[in-house]
Amino acid sequence: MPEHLLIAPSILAADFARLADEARAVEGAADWLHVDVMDYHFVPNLTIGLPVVQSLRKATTLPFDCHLMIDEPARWATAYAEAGAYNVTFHAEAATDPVAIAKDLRAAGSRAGLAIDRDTPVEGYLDLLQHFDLLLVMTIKAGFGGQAFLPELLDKVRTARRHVDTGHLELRIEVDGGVAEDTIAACAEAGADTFVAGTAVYGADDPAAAVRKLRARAAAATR
Ligand SMILES: O=C(CO)[C@H](O)[C@H](O)COP(=O)(O)O
Repeated sequence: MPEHLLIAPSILAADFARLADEARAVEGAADWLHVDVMDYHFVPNLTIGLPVVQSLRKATTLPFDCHLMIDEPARWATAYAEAGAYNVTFHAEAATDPVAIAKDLRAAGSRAGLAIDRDTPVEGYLDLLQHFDLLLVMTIKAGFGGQAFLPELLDKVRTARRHVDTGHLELRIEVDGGVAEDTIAACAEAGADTFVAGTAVYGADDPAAAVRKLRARAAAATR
């Protein structure tokens, strides 16, 4: 288990008219900024794309954790790395050759993440994890923030954690969807070490304080 628990507020829940301010509001408290890119094809929602990521990159010191919920990740993923993303995660369901994309991302200067959506079993991807820096296990159906957390999906986190620890892989396990003060402990106990939270952070009066509370809950659960 990596020593550090990382909290990544999702700007999907932020005020899109004030993205730069919203990003800065969690500087000093959060580890990464989670940036949800949706194309209205892979998921039935449309958010932001490369131009916004390029502009926002200049507005905050937080490392970007770009989550591509898009078709054809092979065509677009490296552009996010070149735009300065620290980590670029794409969906296994949308990729024909995930390992090739991971290699391209690393060559372009970012870390490579593989995401699996609600209905995708993890077992078929365990052997690929050695080529990745992060596995994102969705704890909702990808596409919209504010959904209820699905605790049964933590079985995938447990399976991945066993595989990572047994194989001594250097891989973060991230959860995304419905992560909040009352659900983050279960995620950490299952083996997640990286936590995306949208509503729980940007729906709070003090987003930075909300991040600190989430971190404390996750840390307490892993002691
Ligand atoms: O990937 C996502 C949706 O597909 C979001 O990152 C996720 O939903 C975060 O929002 P919340 O914490 O409100 O559930």
